Order: sequence, then C-alpha cells, then structure tokens
Amino acid sequence: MSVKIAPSILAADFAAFGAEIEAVEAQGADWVHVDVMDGHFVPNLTFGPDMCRALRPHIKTVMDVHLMIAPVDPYIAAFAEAGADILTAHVEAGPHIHRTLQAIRAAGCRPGVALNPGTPAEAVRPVLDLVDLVCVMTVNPGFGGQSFIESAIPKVAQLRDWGGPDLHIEIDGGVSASNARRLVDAGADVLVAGSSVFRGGSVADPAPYGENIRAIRTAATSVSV
Ligand SMILES: O=C(CO)[C@@H](O)[C@H](O)COP(=O)(O)O
Ligand SMILES: [Co+2]
Repeated sequence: MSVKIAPSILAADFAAFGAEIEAVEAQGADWVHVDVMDGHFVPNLTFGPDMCRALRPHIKTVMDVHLMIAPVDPYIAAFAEAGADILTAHVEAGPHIHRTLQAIRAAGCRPGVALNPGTPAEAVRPVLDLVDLVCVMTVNPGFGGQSFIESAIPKVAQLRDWGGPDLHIEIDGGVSASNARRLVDAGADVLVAGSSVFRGGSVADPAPYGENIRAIRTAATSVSV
C-alpha cells in the first residue's frame, strides 16, 4: 500500500479550518485527520459532529475522524451524517467495542479502532476482521505536539502480521520525517502528522505545508542503504 500522510487539523489555525484544509490538501495531504475530544475520555475538548459537517465541503480527500470520546455509540449516527469517511473509536472507550465497530459500519462509515500507548496489540486482535484501520497511538491522546513514544513501534509489526496487507495501520502522535521510515518499515501505511506538517506555514503562506509533507513522504519511502 502507498504511504498516506494525514495532517491533523489540531495543529491548524482554528479560526480558518476551511481554508487550512484546502491549503494542506493543495500541498499534498492524502487524508484529513479530525481529532474529536470530549474532556472525559481525554483531558481536552475540541469539536463534534456539527464541526465535521461544516468541514466536509472543504475536504476533497478522506475525512478521517478520530473519536477520543466515551461513550461512542450515542454519537455514531451524527458523525456518519456529518460526512465522516473513516470513524475510529478507541478500544479503551467502553466494554462493547465489537458492537461499536459493527454500528459504525452499519452507519455507512469505514470503522477504525485505536489503541493507547499503554494498551497491548492483543486488545484489538479479536476485532481486526471488523475494521478497515487500526490507529496505533504513539502519544497519550489529548494534545498535539507531544513527544513520540518509541515503545509503541513493536505493536505495528504485530498488527501487520495479524491484519494482513489490506488493513490500514495508522500511526498517530509525534510523527515526523525523523521517525517516518521506521514506522513504515514496521508496517504502517498512514502517518498522522499535526505539528510537523503545519509548522512554519499558514493559509497566506502554505508552501511550508508542502515542504513538510514532502519531507515526511520522502523519509518514509526512501530506500534504506
Ligand atoms: O490524536 C491526536 C492527539 O490526541 C493526534 O492526532 C495529534 O493531534 C497529532 O499531533 P502531533 O503529535 O502530530 O502534533
Ligand atoms: Co488523532
């Protein structure tokens, strides 16, 4: 599978999301990653389905919605109606992840399951047949701009082995050009990147977004010597 770069709009200008999304897609983003936080499952608040609905017309690629909320089930229909393409729920968010993932697909979205740095890969193995994507968190969820947690990397190879070649394995948190290659070598194919994509640019001067995306993609796909 080709490597996809999914900028997290958590690092974009909150007053200009529509323009930021159009700028980062024009600069080469493959997907747009939308971080939904509830102040309960994670210690931060961001946005809900109404914001996703407002962003939808600005996204030409894939709206990749990362739900850091608990419970999940009462909100699935709203995010599906808002236009989410991929809807990812955390395995730690409740006791019935199997039901949640079935409900996400029934609502018309591609289901994803995310796991925190402290959660072993085995926790999602029983639901791999239900998902299109596993999101391996390489920071503790809740904030952008945190340091990458190395100890999550061995989980990627385990999940690639269990999930086969068609499963998307997404890495989220602290991704940059300096670790992209190791992540892809381990089996990842989707790299979420917030601060390392939006750093140095703006809607008025979006060229750095393109330079940052190209740097990550080049590092991820370079031939090792
Ligand atoms: O889900 C999350 C954080 O909880 C991520 O999507 C971050 O928003 C990624 O930001 P960087 O670590 O790349 O700055
Ligand atoms: Co995220």
